Amino acid sequence: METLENKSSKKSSSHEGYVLVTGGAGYIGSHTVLELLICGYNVVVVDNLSNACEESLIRVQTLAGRPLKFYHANILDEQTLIPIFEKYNIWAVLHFAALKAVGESTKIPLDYYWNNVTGSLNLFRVMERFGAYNIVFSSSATVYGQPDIIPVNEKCSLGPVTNPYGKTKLFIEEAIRDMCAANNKWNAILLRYFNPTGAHPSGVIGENPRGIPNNLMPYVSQVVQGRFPFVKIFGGDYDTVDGTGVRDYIHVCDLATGHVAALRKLKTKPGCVAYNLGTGVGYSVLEIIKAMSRACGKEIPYQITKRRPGDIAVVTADARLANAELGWYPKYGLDQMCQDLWRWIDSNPLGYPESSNEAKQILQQMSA
Ligand SMILES: NC(=O)c1ccc[n+]([C@@H]2O[C@H](COP(=O)([O-])OP(=O)(O)OC[C@H]3O[C@@H](n4cnc5c(N)ncnc54)[C@H](O)[C@@H]3O)[C@@H](O)[C@H]2O)c1
Ligand SMILES: O=c1ccn([C@@H]2O[C@H](COP(=O)(O)OP(=O)(O)O[C@H]3O[C@H](CO)[C@@H](O)[C@H](O)[C@H]3O)[C@@H](O)[C@H]2O)c(=O)[nH]1
Repeated sequence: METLENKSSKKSSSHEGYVLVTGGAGYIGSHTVLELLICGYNVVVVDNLSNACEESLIRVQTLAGRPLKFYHANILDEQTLIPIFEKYNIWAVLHFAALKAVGESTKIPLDYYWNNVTGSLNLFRVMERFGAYNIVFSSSATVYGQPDIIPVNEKCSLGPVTNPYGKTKLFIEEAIRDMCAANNKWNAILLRYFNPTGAHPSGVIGENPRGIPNNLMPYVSQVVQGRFPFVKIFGGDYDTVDGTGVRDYIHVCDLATGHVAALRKLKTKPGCVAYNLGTGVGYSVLEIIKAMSRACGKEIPYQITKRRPGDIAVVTADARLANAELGWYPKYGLDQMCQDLWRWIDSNPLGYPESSNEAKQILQQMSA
């Protein structure tokens, strides 16, 4: 089989230096790495594969037709990060690596604080040591807590956040703001994602299912696949279009282009700036179920149950700042999000396969 190293001669980089992507084998990271490769960036991925597998990166390489570098490493381990910074001229870091399950974070908060906060601080210290002062951080709409204004904008007050996962996002944002205030060499873009969904239109990469999903779209997908009998709708008595909760769903490929736009912005040395990445359009749970049903051509059973503690009626983004300052506009609508999600799960019903020996060999070449 032709490896990507062989294919690499066909397309080359148009950018100096490397972008380090932590958590780049994961859902949003892998889509972003693909976009970076397509845009000509040189990419080094660090991922401990705690919630991902190598196969996503192998597929990303194939789709891009360009190689990436991969290190199976933990951001908590300074001694592993240092040689990577020594070897590559890293000018910016896209920092996705984190544990991300809200419910789980309430059960094992220490693991969440350790992995997400300590891991980030460790990474930032290594970045500082090597003069790599540009970072794009994967933040979340969760930092707004219960927003006072909808659609929520970046000037809205932050917190209070009620779960440990969300607090890690807020704490890391605060650490980055303090670092930038203390040293103007630092430039940071905090991207607050709203509700990421969908998959690459090829159906070749997507979100790898693990355990029982907490989030709506992965749960709906598993109902379509017959793993659960029906969708439990958490609350039918909100003050919304049909009584069910409304959120701002955004295609993962639009998030990916948002990161490339953020990298471009970093070149202008903006200091520390936060941007919402959302479409500004909200859809209810029932609208989501109907759209997914249209995409897969199947009825999706549901039952309305009681509200989930901590949920609010409506969360949508005011993303005009990202539109104006990053020149970023999402291009995918709800139907395309559902069609792409369905294409991915229909062609990969069990997610990514276990890595074959051949895949492991390709991976070894990636870190050579
Ligand atoms: N998916 C969402 O709904 C959502 C919403 C808002 C923000 N975010 C944030 O976006 C980022 C990416 O989310 P995702 O959905 O792609 O999650 P994901 O779990 O698919 O990706 C995270 C990746 O980080 C890796 N990782 C975790 N801890 C690590 C460590 N200590 N060292 C190295 N690698 C490590 C995991 O193996 C995984 O590949 C996360 O920071 C998440 O908190 C996600
Ligand atoms: O089985 C389910 C799951 C969800 N919902 C509803 O669907 C909507 C969306 O829920 P979910 O997919 O869990 O997203 P959010 O509650 O908006 O939270 C996600 O999106 C936020 C914004 O990015 C992040 O901060 C959170 O960490 C992440 O879990 C809400 O109205 C839920 O009540 C259901 O009715 N049934």
